[in-house]
Amino acid sequence: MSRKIGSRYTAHQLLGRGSAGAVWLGDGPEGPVAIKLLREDLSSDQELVERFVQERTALLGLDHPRVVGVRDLVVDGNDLALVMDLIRGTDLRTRLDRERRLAPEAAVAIAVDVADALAAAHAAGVVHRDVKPENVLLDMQGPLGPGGAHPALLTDFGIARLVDEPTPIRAQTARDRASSQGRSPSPRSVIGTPDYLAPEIVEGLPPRASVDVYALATVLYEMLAGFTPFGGGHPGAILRRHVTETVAPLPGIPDELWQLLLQCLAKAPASRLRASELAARLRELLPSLAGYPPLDIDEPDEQEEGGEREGAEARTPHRGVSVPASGPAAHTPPPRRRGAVPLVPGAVPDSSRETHTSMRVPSADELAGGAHGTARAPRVHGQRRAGSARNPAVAGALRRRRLKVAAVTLAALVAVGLGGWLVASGDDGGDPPKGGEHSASQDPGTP
Ligand SMILES: Nc1ncnc2c1ncn2[C@@H]1O[C@H](COP(=O)(O)OP(=O)(O)OP(=O)(O)O)[C@@H](O)[C@H]1O
Repeated sequence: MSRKIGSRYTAHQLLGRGSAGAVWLGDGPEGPVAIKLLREDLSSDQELVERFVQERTALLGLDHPRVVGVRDLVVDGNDLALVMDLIRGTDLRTRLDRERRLAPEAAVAIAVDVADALAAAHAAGVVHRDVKPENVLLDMQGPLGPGGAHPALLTDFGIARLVDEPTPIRAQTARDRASSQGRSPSPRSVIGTPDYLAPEIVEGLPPRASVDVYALATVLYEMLAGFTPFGGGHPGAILRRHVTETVAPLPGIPDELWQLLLQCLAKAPASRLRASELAARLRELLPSLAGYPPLDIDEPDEQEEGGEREGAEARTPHRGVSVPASGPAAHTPPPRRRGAVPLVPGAVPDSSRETHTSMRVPSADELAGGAHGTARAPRVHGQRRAGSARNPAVAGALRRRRLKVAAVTLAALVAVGLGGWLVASGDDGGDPPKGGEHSASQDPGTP
């Protein structure tokens, strides 16, 4: 069953869901389109509506082959819909869930496309702020590029805002508010997805174009490695790692590519390349990556929060051991859940991909889990690390040192405004969102 959206568009079939609503295959006067329909229960939220409108506004000046074009914005009764170019294909998250790791040539080809899109957005004064695999669409009808990669397009500028625009209330830091009101810091909200958030955002600085470059470098790392450099565990722990940990090297990665990644994952925004520079440097690298196989590495051990492992040490990837393609050893672990902060204050995300969660103050245990971490040499599968906390002789000393570091780090983080991580709704319990309560029907009659 189809449903009219405004006077010009019709929604036919659900394509996917995000935190703000669902995307539908539809058509309009000029042919097939993708229609992003805001969830009805949220359309009365003034801030969300503004953000939704901003998605289109931010893209008005953006006409680039690597940016998903926004064609129209429909406001009709309770319906608020964004009409976009229809991309026939899939998103990068789905491809990574399926293939886990891409060959360097294909990964870099995708990153070049996204870097081109970002360069265009940044030139137009727009910072995306939510670069992640879910927001990279792969056009399966487009011509195959290097490494057999389909053209990649960047979408979902829903939280983009103009560079140097005054910080909106929801993004104000505790420090901002405290200094303006003479009070001690209180919790603040953050917009974005923890795995891809640049350290300066965690520290409460206004997001500039360099946050997108950091996020894209994180996506490129993930395409190569099969996991993000600082992901895993509680969202608060992920945020802490962005600020305090050094990215662990990827065994077998071509050196020039690694140097580029390192530069774009630099903690200092000014040290990163610009998107246009990154696109050019990656493009230069492409010919040398032809025929290079996907990296043969295993995901680092999941960090045991407050447990026996040291932060980045526990997250150091190691070379995989070859296993037969069948039998129990060939079991592929389920994709790791990635926490995302709902884009909408008070929203109960309905993503069927479980990409949303809430954020709260990192506990002392979480901070003790590696706040001082630095990357260590990669280890061969099964090899025990020198000084590993598995060695009981050093475990006690490590625990004591972690507690001391935790106390110092907690004080430092509070001082820079990381004193509170709450969802915009103010939930501090860290309870998983109850997605079912507001989930949209697959029938476009009630999207
Ligand atoms: N222009 C488009 N053409 C085709 N499919 C699209 C288009 N835009 C989005 N989709 C599909 O709809 C899904 C949901 O998109 P949406 O932007 O709402 O959510 P998300 O990016 O996955 O999550 P969130 O917005 O919460 O960060 C996408 O993953 C993609 O599969």
